[in-house]
Amino acid sequence: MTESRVRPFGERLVEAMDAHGPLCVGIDPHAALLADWGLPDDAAGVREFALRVMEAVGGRVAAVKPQAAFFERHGSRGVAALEEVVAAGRAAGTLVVVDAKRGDIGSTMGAYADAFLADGSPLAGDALTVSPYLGFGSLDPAVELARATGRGLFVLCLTSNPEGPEVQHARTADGVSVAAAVASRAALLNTGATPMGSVGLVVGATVGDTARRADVDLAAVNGPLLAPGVGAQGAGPAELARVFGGARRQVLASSSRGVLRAGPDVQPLRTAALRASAEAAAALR
Ligand SMILES: O=c1ccn([C@@H]2O[C@H](COP(=O)(O)O)[C@@H](O)[C@H]2O)c(=O)[nH]1
Repeated sequence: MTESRVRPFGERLVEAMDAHGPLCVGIDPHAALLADWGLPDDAAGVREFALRVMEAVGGRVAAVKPQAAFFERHGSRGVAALEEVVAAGRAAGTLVVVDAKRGDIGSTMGAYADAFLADGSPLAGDALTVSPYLGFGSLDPAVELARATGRGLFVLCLTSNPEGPEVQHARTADGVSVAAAVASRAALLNTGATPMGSVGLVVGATVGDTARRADVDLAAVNGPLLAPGVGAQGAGPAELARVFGGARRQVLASSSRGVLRAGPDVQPLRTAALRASAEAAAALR
């Protein structure tokens, strides 16, 4: 396999968090937010919304996370807007985590990997969210291509929604929780990486003490922990500190609506993002 010439995602993320704080701003152009911003609920509205967020936060936060669903719901022109967001992140030097939560049988996963992780693909940001619930091994094509191109993965582990535990806390035949098994597989892929590996987990900031109850050793993952749920879903600095404890230096806190509701103007958006970033930094110090 050809190894990447760019530095691995884990290394680049640590550098970005050191420079800007541990915040990822979610770009989720909900229909309701488009209306609040005075924009049409179509591909042009989504594009204007997303590029305005990029203008506000590009070069000022560690990462942005466009939620693919809000672009895809507008068809090919919406997907073209997502491509522009990826390009804008690259131009601003801001890491882009494409939140598409892909997961499929291995042969199809290879095609998703080509779309979101291959050099030259217009949808390839710096990292991709993926679902391990067809079996962790089904993600192998994405793991291999991400490694070869210096990109990262965030594997769903303990999600922020209340329905997550019915799957993630279930016990495998070996008696370990599904979430703990996912975390162990990620840890294996990050063995020996410094300052941390490029295979991260998604662990909601809303999950309370469920990491402990599901026996998930977050610090042992030696990779980044993407923590959605900050802001609109109710988590704040206290929850970040409580959920992540000894793994807090690995955390990239993520807030979408909590920041986006400050729009439509660039300056209030920027102020909201910088405030959220400073709060996350204080909680995770
Ligand atoms: O466990 C998860 C995984 C992903 N998400 C995504 O993050 C944002 C959250 O948006 P807010 O407006 O900050 O609530 C959204 O795109 C989700 O799909 C998550 O919330 N939980």
